[in-house]
Amino acid sequence: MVQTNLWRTRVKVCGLTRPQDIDAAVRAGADAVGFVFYPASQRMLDVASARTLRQRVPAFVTVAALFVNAEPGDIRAVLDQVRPDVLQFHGDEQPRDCEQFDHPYIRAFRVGAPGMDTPEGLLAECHRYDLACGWLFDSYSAGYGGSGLAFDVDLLGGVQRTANGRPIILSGGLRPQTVGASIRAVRPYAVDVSSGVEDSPGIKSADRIAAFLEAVGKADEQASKGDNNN
Ligand SMILES: O=C(O)c1ccccc1N[C@@H]1O[C@H](COP(=O)(O)O)[C@@H](O)[C@H]1O
Repeated sequence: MVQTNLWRTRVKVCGLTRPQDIDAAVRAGADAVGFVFYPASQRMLDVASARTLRQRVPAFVTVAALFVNAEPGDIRAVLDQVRPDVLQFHGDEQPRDCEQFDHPYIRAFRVGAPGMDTPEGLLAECHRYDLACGWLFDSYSAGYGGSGLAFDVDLLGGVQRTANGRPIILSGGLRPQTVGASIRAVRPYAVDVSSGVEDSPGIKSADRIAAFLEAVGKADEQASKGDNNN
């Protein structure tokens, strides 16, 4: 019997601020879109704008709301008014901070930060968030993310071996030209991109988004061929 591996890497496009960028992401085939609620970010949305943008997102496309050390009341306001499918935490939130909303959440890890600069340290930190519905790996940079910087994926070795089916989301400086190699190296559940598909912070490029999705599709096709030849 011929066995065919038809694995498809999911794609999230984050930091959307304009209706036309949502349309471009959906048209290109994105599985998820992200709204940033971090005041220091150039992609920051207020609740009213996010609520309007959310109405543009069609069924079966997931909406993520991204926070960095936000007040619980502010997160509740977003949950009530924007109705994101999933929360995404990029700050110093502890497990109880992420779990208090009883809502699915993704935990972001800043690979290379003190304590997360070895495979063992990173792995220990990840398993503190065993209730997360996804572990996202971003680079350690001066801010809390969205820097456009990549990290050394070799640090993910232990995580891949013990994730036990938990979705691994690769992020940090991905772009259309590099995402294929990153997928081949890590074989993640999903990739998350922001800077790599922008003309300037918060202003997405429809062409770059389409090129990114195309590159992901090609990488999946190549990976399937490799798997089916083994
Ligand atoms: O997008 C932001 O401004 C942002 C701010 C604070 C934390 C995370 C942020 N974005 C997320 O960072 C990663 C990597 O983004 P990039 O592709 O390197 O720009 C991604 O998950 C964004 O959603």
